[in-house]
Amino acid sequence: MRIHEHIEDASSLLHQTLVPYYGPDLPHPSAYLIFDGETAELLDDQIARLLASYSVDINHGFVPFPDPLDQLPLSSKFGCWEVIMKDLSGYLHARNVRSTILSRLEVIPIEQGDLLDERELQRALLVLAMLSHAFVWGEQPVSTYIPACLAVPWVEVTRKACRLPMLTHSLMVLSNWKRFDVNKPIELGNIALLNGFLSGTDEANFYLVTIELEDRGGKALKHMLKAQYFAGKENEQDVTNELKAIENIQKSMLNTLSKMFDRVDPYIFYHRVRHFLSGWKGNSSLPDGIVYEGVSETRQFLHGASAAQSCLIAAFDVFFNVQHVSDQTRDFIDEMRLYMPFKHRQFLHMLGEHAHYLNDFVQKSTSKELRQAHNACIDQLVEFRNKHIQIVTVFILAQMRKSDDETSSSARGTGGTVLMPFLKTSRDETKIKREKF
Ligand code: HEM
Repeated sequence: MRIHEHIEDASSLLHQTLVPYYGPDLPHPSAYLIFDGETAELLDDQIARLLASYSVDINHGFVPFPDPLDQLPLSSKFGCWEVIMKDLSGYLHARNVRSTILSRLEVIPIEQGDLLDERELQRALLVLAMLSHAFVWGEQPVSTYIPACLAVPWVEVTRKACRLPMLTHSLMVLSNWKRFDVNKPIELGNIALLNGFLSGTDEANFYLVTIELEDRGGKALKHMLKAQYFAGKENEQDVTNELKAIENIQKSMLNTLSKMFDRVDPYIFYHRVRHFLSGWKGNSSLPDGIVYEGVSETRQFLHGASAAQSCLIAAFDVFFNVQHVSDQTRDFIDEMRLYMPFKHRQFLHMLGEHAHYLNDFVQKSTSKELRQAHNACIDQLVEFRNKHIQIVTVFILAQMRKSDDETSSSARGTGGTVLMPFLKTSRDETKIKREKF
């Protein structure tokens, strides 16, 4: 086991602080207060550079740009992972995924010079996470351990990337698509899923709808920064215009969210898709957590992949100062930040440090138009959460009832929450941000 000696207990990864660190390569949050916004182009250019330093794209938000890598080189030492990935659905259908992984993979040490390219790093994270989740959930009974051939490189790669050894929203959704035509937008009709578990139309569409939503919503980030900037300058008209732009983007996000109903069959989602996203915290199928073999004998507890880990929706909350402070929401929503890419968490922190510019400005403004524009955005965010509650009702609760599954782990989300009280409280915490006239 010498190869593992230098790997510390994976549980130390669970204690990453929520307070971001502004390293020498990242601008301090005050950076954009000194924007010189004399021309719209100059301001956009400065915002684009600021966002890029947090690995956020001005046109695509948290969706990676350039597009994700579709495969690690087969000739590299990691090619063996990709060979299994290529036929993952087949192994899952044949119920031999575990024996395949155990017989074909060895522990591959990750060296300092490995995976220096960001796209390769993200691809390695996705592949190791998917293979591990396939190993755990792909056969019955579920596995209570992840074998060393996956766990050891997985923990090493996640350390390199400052991430948790878990499948997350940012991996399964944001790093898992390709465009048919790279000159056309990232939207349904021009995107395909790189890898699925059991695969098929409904699984692919569940992720692709979310990618379209993330890409559309990502365009709001620059307007958020501009609104804060203009609020700092007490420029009512420009703040109002930015809020109206944000509202329009929110409408298009809602439009995309509704596509879940047309494009994804709730039965297939419930019975064939969500299972693989589950985690090993608050999950009655794995009450004692999981052992990452070769890393630590201590059982680990981690939440599964959930869009609650979306930095985009978190950014809307942070920007409008929506506080998830109740017992039903606080801990889970705070914890979800740990599952986001590190730089994106730092971005949220930066956005939050400036949230008071907009919110104080709106509160003290006497402009009806400004306050209406602000409330229209809050209404959109509430609508988003209402639509999302409808989705959860159809895709989870109704399926649960039909399957007579009420007492099983399905009463909870893949992230482990008790569903309805959590989602409704989150919606109500948004509603109260409406300004009164
Ligand atoms: C079929 C589609 C979807 C289903 C069944 C679904 C289900 C769930 C569930 C069960 C939760 C509770 C947390 C957990 O335990 O995981 C949740 C939370 C959440 N979901 Fe979804 N979700 C869907 C699509 C989306 C999409 C497309 C987004 C947007 C990117 C999204 C954003 C969120 C957010 C932000 C939360 C945290 C609660 C909140 O902020 O109000 N979900 N979702």
